Amino acid sequence: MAQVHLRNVVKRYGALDVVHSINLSIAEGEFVVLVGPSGCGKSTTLRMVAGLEEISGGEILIGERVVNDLPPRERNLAMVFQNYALYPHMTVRENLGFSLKIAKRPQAEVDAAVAQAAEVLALTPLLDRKPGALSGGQRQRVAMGRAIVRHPDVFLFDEPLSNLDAKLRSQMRVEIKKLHQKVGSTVIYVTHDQVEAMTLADRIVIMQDGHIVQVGTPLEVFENPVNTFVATFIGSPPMNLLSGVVKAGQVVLADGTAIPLPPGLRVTDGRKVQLGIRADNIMPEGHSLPPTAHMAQVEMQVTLTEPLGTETLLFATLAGTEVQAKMLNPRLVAPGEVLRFGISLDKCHLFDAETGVSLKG
Ligand SMILES: Nc1ncnc2c1ncn2[C@@H]1O[C@H](COP(=O)(O)OP(=O)(O)OP(=O)(O)O)[C@@H](O)[C@H]1O
Repeated sequence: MAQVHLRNVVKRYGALDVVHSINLSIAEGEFVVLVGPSGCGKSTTLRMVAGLEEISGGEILIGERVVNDLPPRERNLAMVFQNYALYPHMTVRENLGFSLKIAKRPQAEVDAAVAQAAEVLALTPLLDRKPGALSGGQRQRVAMGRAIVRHPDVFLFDEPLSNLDAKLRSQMRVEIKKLHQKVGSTVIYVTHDQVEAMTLADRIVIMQDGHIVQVGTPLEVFENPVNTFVATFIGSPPMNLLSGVVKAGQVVLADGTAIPLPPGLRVTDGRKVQLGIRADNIMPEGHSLPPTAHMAQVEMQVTLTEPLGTETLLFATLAGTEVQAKMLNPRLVAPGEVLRFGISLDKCHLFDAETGVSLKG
């Protein structure tokens, strides 16, 4: 286990900065997920930690050591990629033990490490099979096993689940979480999938255009997004954003609908804002959670429903903007029906319309 520190780390390709002086400290044993849309620089950041990309500026420390100039094999890391890169002609046992064998470790040590990794990952019955005779999830477990046997200081995962189908992905998420609980290593995990980030991370690092936009626990970034990018990226469905102008303690929308400001916020009249409401906080009256202290009511026409079993997503229109609301006690709602919705103002967010920055401060 080791801490990892990134200090003013820059990556430049020619004149193009793709990672802009980022700073991040990861504690020993922490599971940190780098998440963001395609091209935001998360893989490049991970590859710089791994030593697979040179850094253009700044410092990377693993434990106490500055590793800027160390080759990957001297960093004591293990990396798991989305294409598992198993050796097809070797058995699972040989795949698992390969790196130790190359390092000329005694056979007894290799056998013990392989047996232990196989046990942790439930691979023992498959040790004599070759990768061609394994399912996608089993191959992924072998790839993780290869990383474990080396007892690395830090595990690096680069979108390890993106080749798996949805069901397997959610199973493997649980496996990875259990694995982390068992071995307790420091993990840096890259994904573009916010659900993966939310479910796995001790802390999430949200990246956009080569910058770190927010770092926090899953709940912190969900409950207190610093801007509209994070607000709409984290959480499903994305947070609804309604454009309006502040007037006398209310947000006045394009069609004149006035919704009181979230409690505790003081914003000067005339300021252009976006009111952020998650689907969970705008529900048809009589079909929702008990009301919170500060409620507002709006009427909306439902355009589409999406029944999800225990809840139903309702698509409706408010002041010309599509809004997604939730109904917890499903009943049949016909498209075109006009319903009265309650909004939990305590749970709403407010952002500056131009910068997108949260005004909750
Ligand atoms: N060798 C390269 N030369 C020039 N630009 C590059 C090179 N490698 C990556 N980039 C650019 O750097 C940026 C960051 O790429 P990176 O792969 O880190 O993004 P990412 O967030 O991991 O995206 P994805 O999820 O699509 O892999 C992108 O704009 C990409 O086009």
